[in-house]
This record gives sequence, C-alpha cells and structure tokens, in this order.
Amino acid sequence: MRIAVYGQYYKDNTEDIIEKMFAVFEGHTTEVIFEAKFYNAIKEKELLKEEYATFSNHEELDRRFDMLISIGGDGTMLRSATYVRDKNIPVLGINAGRLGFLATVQQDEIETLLPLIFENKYKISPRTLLSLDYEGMEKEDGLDFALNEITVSRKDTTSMITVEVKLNGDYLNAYWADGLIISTPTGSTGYSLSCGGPLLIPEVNSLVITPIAPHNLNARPLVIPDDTELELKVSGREPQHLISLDSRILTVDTETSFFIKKTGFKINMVEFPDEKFIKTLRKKLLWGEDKRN
Ligand SMILES: NC(=O)c1ccc[n+]([C@@H]2O[C@H](COP(=O)([O-])OP(=O)(O)OC[C@H]3O[C@@H](n4cnc5c(N)ncnc54)[C@H](O)[C@@H]3O)[C@@H](O)[C@H]2O)c1
Ligand SMILES: Nc1ncnc2c1ncn2[C@@H]1O[C@H](COP(=O)(O)OP(=O)(O)OP(=O)(O)O)[C@@H](O)[C@H]1O
Repeated sequence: MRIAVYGQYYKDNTEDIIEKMFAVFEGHTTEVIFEAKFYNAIKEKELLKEEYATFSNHEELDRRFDMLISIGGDGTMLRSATYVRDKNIPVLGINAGRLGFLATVQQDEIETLLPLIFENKYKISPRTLLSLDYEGMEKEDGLDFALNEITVSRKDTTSMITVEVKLNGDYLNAYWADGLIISTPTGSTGYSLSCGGPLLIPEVNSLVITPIAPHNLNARPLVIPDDTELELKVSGREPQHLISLDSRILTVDTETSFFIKKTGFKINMVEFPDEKFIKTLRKKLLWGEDKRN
C-alpha cells in the first residue's frame, strides 16, 4: 500500500503517533512518503529507522497513492485537502488536536483502527467542496476551493458589510451583517453551526447560506441545492473585504462580483464502520449526556 503522511506541527505527542503508526505498517508492504516540512521535523528527532521520499506540494503527490494520513486536528485535515485535490486519494485523519470532527481516529485507536485499512474494512465518505472564482483572481495553491466553507467578512472596520447574493442569476437578498458563510455539509458542523446554521449529514446534496451576526433579524440560514451557482458582491465603508476558504484568506476589492459553485471533484474521507459521522456527531455534541433521556 502506498501511503502519504502529512502533519503541520511537531508536538510532544507526535512521537507516540508516529511510533504507533509504523508499528501497524510493519508486517505490511507499504511505501511511505512524507510531506517535506513534517518529515524534516520528525527526522530531527530521530524517530525514523529509514529514509523516506517527500512531497512539498500537490503536484508532487502521486495520484497512485492509496491513502493520505493526516496527523493533527481538523485544521490539518482541511490543509490535507489542498494536497489531495482531485486525485481521489482517500484521506484518513489521526486526531492529535482537540475537537476532531474531521480527524476521527483518536490517538488510542491507532492500533485497532489503522490495521483495517490493510484489510479493506473501511468506507469512503465523499465530501462536496466549493470553488471560488472572480475576474483577475490569481489561482494560488489552496486558495480556489474549500472543504468546509467560503466566507466573506469585513476588513479593517467594525462597520457591517452588505453582501448581495444571487442564486443562478436570480436576486436573493442583500445581507447587512459582519459577513456571510457559504457552507458545505462538511462545514455545517464548523463556523456555520456557531452562527446558527443547521447540521447537514455529509451525503446531503445541499449547501447552507448562513449570515454572520445579521442586523436584519429576519435573515436566517438558508439551505439550497448544491448545484446552485452563487454570485456575491460586497459593498461597505472600506475599499476591501476578506474572503476565506477554510483556514486560508484572500483580500478582495469591494464591488467585485465573485462566483461560488461546487467543484467537479470530491474529497474522499475514510470512515470506519464504528466511527460513522452520526456517531462523531453524538460524541462531539454530547448528545445523550443529558441525564433526563
Ligand atoms: N466561530 C467559529 O466557530 C469559527 C470561526 C472561524 C473559523 N471556524 C472554523 O474553523 C475552520 C478552520 O479551522 P482552523 O483549525 O484553521 O481554525 P481554528 O484553529 O480557529 O479552529 C477552529 C475550530 O473549528 C473546528 N472545525 C473545523 N472544521 C470543522 C468541521 N467541519 N466541523 C466541526 N468543527 C470544525 C476545529 O476543530 C477547531 O476546533 C473553518 O473552516 C471554520 O469552519 C469556526
Ligand atoms: N502533528 C501533530 N502532532 C501532535 N500534535 C498535533 C499535530 N498537529 C496538531 N497537533 C495538536 O493539535 C492542535 C490542533 O491542530 P490543528 O490546527 O490541526 O487543528 P484545529 O483546527 O485547531 O482543530 P482541533 O480543534 O480539532 O484541534 C495543535 O495545536 C496541536 O496541539
């Protein structure tokens, strides 16, 4: 099996994770490739018994790899998507962070769950992504699509912005707010949820438009079909505003029309039979903890 490994940080618990992971790899024919910066951090600590090949960007990650293992939190999973892009390489997240909605394999589950990938005992959960486009946009790496959400927000000001939204060319609304979130089902448990948006099961073919602190109190989160093409335009006191794609940020001139639609590819997340999305939801949202039910 050809496995790519990615992590953003080297922390105290990285050593334990790497050791457990390689203990599982032993006894299986594996070809491992590391993201270069993560590899250098691990190498410095003399954790590895042999030398490994590295990749530094998505072009260097070979399409024929069978899986990418992301070591970190949800933020690291989001960044993993920028390496995998349209390559169809399944992504498995080992959670070294806190919440772990996307990185679902906990550190103490590595020895029990990781062997299942060699026995083909896992499912793929395909996740919808969003793409961004506007005139003059520079297609920088990782700045043209999002797994969680695309957000517009104010920049260098406390005053609200007005976000005009059209759906397939039809005028929907002008949101007067701190910003607006266009979320995928995956992102529905992230920023959108914090702003009152609904939870969506990953397989649902929908997107959510969630205003961030709207001043018009009758503006509400709206669920739309995921084949909708959105056109947004921001006006406000400042000459520029921000657009975020997951954890990545762009500065854009106000009055620029920009377009959001789902990408032609999906990110394949690895899901184990005992770690399905609804179980993660129950665990993370503490459902069932209320002693009255
Ligand atoms: N107020 C908020 O809730 C808020 C604000 C900004 C960004 N975010 C989320 O953070 C993401 C970026 O992550 P980061 O690590 O770079 O930022 P970060 O370090 O600020 O972490 C944000 C938190 O959001 C969680 N998160 C990320 N994706 C999630 C998902 N799909 N479901 C449930 N929780 C999720 C992470 O586990 C983390 O606890 C954004 O895509 C956005 O969804 C949330
Ligand atoms: N490779 C790693 N090894 C060990 N610990 C890590 C690694 N990557 C991340 N962490 C720990 O997880 C924390 C969060 O990581 P990350 O930025 O990926 O996730 P996050 O978006 O903040 O999400 P979460 O809330 O799930 O932790 C880091 O501050 C760090 O403590």
